[in-house]
Amino acid sequence: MTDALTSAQMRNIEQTAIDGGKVTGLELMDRAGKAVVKAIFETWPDLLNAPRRAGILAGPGNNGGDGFVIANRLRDYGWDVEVFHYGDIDKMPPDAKVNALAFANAGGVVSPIIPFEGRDMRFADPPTDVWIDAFFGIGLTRPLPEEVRAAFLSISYERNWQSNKLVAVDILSGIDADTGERLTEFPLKPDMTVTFHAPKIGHLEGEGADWCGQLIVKNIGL
Ligand SMILES: NC(=O)C1=CN([C@@H]2O[C@H](COP(=O)(O)OP(=O)(O)OC[C@H]3O[C@@H](n4cnc5c(N)ncnc54)[C@H](OP(=O)(O)O)[C@@H]3O)[C@@H](O)[C@H]2O)[C@@H](O)CC1
Ligand SMILES: [K+]
Repeated sequence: MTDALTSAQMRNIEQTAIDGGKVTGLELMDRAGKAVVKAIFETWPDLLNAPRRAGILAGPGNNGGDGFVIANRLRDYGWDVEVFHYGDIDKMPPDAKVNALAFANAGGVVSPIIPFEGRDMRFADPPTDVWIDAFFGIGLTRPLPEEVRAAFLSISYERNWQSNKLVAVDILSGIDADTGERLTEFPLKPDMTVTFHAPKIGHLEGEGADWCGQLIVKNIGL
C-alpha cells in the first residue's frame, strides 16, 4: 500500500495535475465516481445480474458530486436510484453541480434527507440494495449535522432487516481524513470504502482504521 496522504497532500496532487493541464476537476470527479461503481461490481458481481435499488446520500460538496456521478452511472445500468441530498444543487461547487444537474435533468429523483424521519426505513419498499455515503469526504471540518447523523441511523435500522450494502465514497462521513478521529458517534460501519489515488491517514490511523470496512484504493490517473 503506497504511503498514506493528508487531505492537503491529496488536494495538492489534484491541483498540480489540473494546473498542469493534465486533467480537469470534472474528469477527476467522473473517474472517481466510475471507480466506485467498478469497485462495487468487482466486489459484489451478483449485483450485476439484475437491476437493483441504490440510495445515494449526497452532501453539499465534491464528495456529493461523486455521489451524483455514481447515481448517473447506476441509472445507466437500469438501477432504481434515489439521491437524498443534504445540500442545494445550486450552491454546489461547479464540477459537482454539473453532475447533479445531469442527474436531475435526466429525471433522477432528488429528495431532501429529512423524509428518513417519516419513513420506516426498516421495511423500505423496494428494499435498498446499496447505500452510497457521499455526504462528506476529505472536506469534513466538524462533527456531522444532526440530520445527517439521523439519516445514518435510519439506514442502520434498515440494515437490521434488509441485507443491504453501505459503500463510503473516499472516506466514511464523520471520519477526519487527517487523523482518523470519528468526529461524530454513529453506529454504521461501511462494508467498503473506495478512496482515490492513495489511502489517506484517516483510513489507517485512529478509529478510522476500524471504520473503513474493506478499503479499496482506485487509480484516477493522477
Ligand atoms: N478535484 C477534486 O476536488 C476532486 C474531489 N473529489 C471528491 O471531492 C471530495 C472533496 O470535496 P470537497 O473539498 O468539496 O469536500 P467535501 O468533503 O465534499 O465537503 C465539503 C463541503 O461540506 C461542508 N462541510 C464540511 N464539514 C461539514 C459538516 N460537519 N457539516 C456540514 N457541512 C460540512 C463544507 O462546508 P464548509 O466547511 O465550507 O462550511 C463544504 O461545503 C473528496 O473527498 C472526493 O470525494 C474527487 O471527485 C476527485 C476530484
Ligand atoms: K463519504
